[in-house]
Amino acid sequence: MQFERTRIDGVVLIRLDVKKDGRGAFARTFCTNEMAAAGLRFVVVQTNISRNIARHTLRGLHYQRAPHGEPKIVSCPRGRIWDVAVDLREDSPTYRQWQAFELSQDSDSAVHLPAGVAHGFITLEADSEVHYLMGAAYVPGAATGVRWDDPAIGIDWPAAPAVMSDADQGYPLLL
Ligand SMILES: Cc1cn([C@H]2C[C@H](O)[C@@H](COP(=O)(O)OP(=O)(O)O[C@H]3O[C@H](C)C(=O)[C@H](O)[C@H]3O)O2)c(=O)[nH]c1=O
Repeated sequence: MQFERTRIDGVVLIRLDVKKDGRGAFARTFCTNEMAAAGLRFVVVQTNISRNIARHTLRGLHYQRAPHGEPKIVSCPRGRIWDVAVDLREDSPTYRQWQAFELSQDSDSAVHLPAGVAHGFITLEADSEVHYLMGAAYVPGAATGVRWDDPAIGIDWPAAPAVMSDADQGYPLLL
């Protein structure tokens, strides 16, 4: 696995080492030791799957309030998504900055997001699935979010959302 750091501390693109042969391919998708060697201590607490029927389904931007911040590793085993991380750590030099990655069944990659970074995505194909390794437990009372179209963040989405939850459309704007 290769770990590519980005301009947002803790947001790391993970590239898989894919072993191909006549049968197809094999890749290690998570390794505690390789993560630790890259300075990323990650303990898988929960894993989630998100199935999205329509193209241009937008989910997010979500995070859990401290002390329930949730590191996560996101991948797209089916279809294709435009995946976004937004730094909401007020003491971070990249506070309110965003970074996006195209993840797909063919990208052989995943994205690590640390606690304090909000996450969202828009699907670029129908029937796209998103897989999560979660470094903290889901705490419904701590789950919250920021608006996908908040001008204070200014995400340059590749498409307008066709499908969103009412909750995602109702988050308050950052002051
Ligand atoms: C996150 C979560 C949700 N749920 C229940 C709550 C609802 O009854 C249902 C759907 O939840 P929600 O609408 O929050 O699902 P998403 O909009 O896909 O939320 C996720 O999508 C964004 C992009 C993320 O990064 C988070 O992982 C997560 O917030 O699953 C659970 O039971 N456990 C969980 O860990």
